[in-house]
Amino acid sequence: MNIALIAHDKKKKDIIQFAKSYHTILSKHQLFATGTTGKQISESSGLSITRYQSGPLGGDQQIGAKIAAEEMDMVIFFRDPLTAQPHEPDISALLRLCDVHQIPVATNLAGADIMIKALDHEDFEWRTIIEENRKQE
Ligand SMILES: O=C(CO)COP(=O)(O)O
Repeated sequence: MNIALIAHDKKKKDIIQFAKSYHTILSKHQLFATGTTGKQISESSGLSITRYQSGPLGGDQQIGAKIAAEEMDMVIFFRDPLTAQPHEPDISALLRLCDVHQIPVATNLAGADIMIKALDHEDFEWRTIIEENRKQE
């Protein structure tokens, strides 16, 4: 599966801890990240990650493009809800595309924890369900 990992600055510690804790599961998948998040995760966990631009420079949009092309299966995006971001429209657009394309998205540690465990248990039938619905349309 293709998984995007993104975190705002005040949530970087959380995502690094998350990536280290679930290293074994994450290492079985293709990982993508916005610039600084990807750099910090790979440096601290050794995970191999395809990095895009930093969020404020277009990284959220690059990940959004992967979602639009049906090339992303899961998004883990630890948002900072207490700090205004200069690229707020890009963040909203990314989350909107997750909804448009039925991509599971976790915006905090608690949700990500549940999602990654579901992934490990191969509880992800949603792709098949979406495909079947598309065929019927
Ligand atoms: O701003 C971000 C997401 O909106 C994250 O960008 P960085 O990973 O480059 O810090």
